[in-house]
Amino acid sequence: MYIEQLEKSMYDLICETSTNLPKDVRRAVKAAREKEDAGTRSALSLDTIAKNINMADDKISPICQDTGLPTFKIKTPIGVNQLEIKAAIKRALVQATKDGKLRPNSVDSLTGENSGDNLGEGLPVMKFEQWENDHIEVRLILKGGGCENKNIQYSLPTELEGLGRAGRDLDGIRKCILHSVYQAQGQGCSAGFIGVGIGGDRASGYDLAKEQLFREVGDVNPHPQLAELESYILESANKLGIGTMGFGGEATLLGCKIGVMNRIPASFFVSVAYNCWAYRRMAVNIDATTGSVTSWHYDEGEKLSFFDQGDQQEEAKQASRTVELTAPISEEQIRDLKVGDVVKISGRMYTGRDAIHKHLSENDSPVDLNGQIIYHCGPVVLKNEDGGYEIKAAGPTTSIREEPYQGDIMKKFGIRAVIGKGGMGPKTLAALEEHGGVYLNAIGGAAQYYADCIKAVEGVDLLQFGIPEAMWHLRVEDFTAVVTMDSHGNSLHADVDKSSLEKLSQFKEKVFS
Ligand SMILES: O=C(O)C[C@H](O)C(=O)O
Ligand code: SF4
Repeated sequence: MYIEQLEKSMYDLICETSTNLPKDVRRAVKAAREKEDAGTRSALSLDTIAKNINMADDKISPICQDTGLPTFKIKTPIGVNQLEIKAAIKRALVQATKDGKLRPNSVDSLTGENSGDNLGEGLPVMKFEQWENDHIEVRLILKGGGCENKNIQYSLPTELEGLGRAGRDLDGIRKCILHSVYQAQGQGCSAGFIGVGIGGDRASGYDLAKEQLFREVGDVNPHPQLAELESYILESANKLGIGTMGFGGEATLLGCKIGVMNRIPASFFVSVAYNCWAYRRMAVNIDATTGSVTSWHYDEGEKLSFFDQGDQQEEAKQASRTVELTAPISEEQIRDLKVGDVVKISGRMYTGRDAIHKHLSENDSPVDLNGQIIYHCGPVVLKNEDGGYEIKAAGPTTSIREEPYQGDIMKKFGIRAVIGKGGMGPKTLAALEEHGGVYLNAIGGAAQYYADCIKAVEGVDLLQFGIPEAMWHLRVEDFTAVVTMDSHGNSLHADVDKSSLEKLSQFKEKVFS
């Protein structure tokens, strides 16, 4: 009985974490919305994010399609069998994956094979500690790959672009943390949260940084100097003008939590763990004799839902030109698009991410891509009883990973538009100009919002790469994205990067001594 109940409790914890954004994070997202002027691109993105949070909750479906690398931190009374807990967690993960609450996210690092059930060498991460209490505490964080890729570790002293020398002192630490927010731009789905670890070695420093992500967004650091640094960073980082999804704006950072540990004399690390707005972490207390949940953490205060987003969205839409597109798209249609235009797509698009881009660079395409749209997306997909497929979550993935391939592939196959998030670099921008292509930015993490626009799965190729990496043929209706790189050499991402670097340099002078 204990074992079955424990497995159910773990299943509930996983589903809740993946589908229901914690109350403290909802409050932070609401505060961000209040900062942005209605009608701006950042306000529009936050409206979509708010809508997505509601949809995930209502449908009990993943907030973001990237359900991350599941990391469990477990505290047990002395004498509790930890092996039983491990086994229960694994069974619950397999079930949650089958039910579409998690994307199959465990990939063999050498062969690229997806295990399909979220298990595999080293996964999930489970860390145990004993304590004197008589209940079990299980904490879970589902941290996605895009924000994980924006983590950064500094070794002091160092030189930082925009900020100059960062020495081995509190002021050097301050500079590193500000720089970490600048370098993330919108790619980790800003507005984000950071956990910082000062000291330790490379491994324990990152561990400490990630541990900070379990703190309540609204708590105050008991260490007065760190409390001061946390509020300084929160205020200053929001002056960088990066904004939601890197579109420019007032809300860039929603939380900063800093921990400290000792170091050894030769090393001085500042480790920063960046978490997207889809900040999915939850925890439960469990009765050690029955295995049932006795309480949920992060439960303080009101649970906000975002019912009023409709009006703001209308205002935002009116502020930009909206263009409707259906593939195949002509070069003329593409040349007409400019940065800032809103595009509404109906008809066919194809998903393609890391494995597809590598494959297309070396092979023919399984479908005719002339005039077509590629969506950088690794969806959560379930197979129906009739053998068809159903998309359960489908937001964009970080596009910059495809930078080495994108331009060549667009030219080779005649692709006219790519949809992703976070923008792409100079090589792609040059190819867009030369060939007549456009980059469309969708809202990262808004997996339910976009899944709703996908009306049918009309085919799939290269499924051997695993569900997230396959080429899905999608029929969409009113799929909305913003032109952030056009065929005239304009890139909103390059502009925001440049202006935020200028703004970063206002923080060059010493603040803490
Ligand atoms: O893997 C994904 O679907 C998205 C990823 O989390 C990303 O932010 O790029
Ligand atoms: S797509 Fe964005 S919201 Fe989703 S896990 Fe990646 S960084 Fe987070």
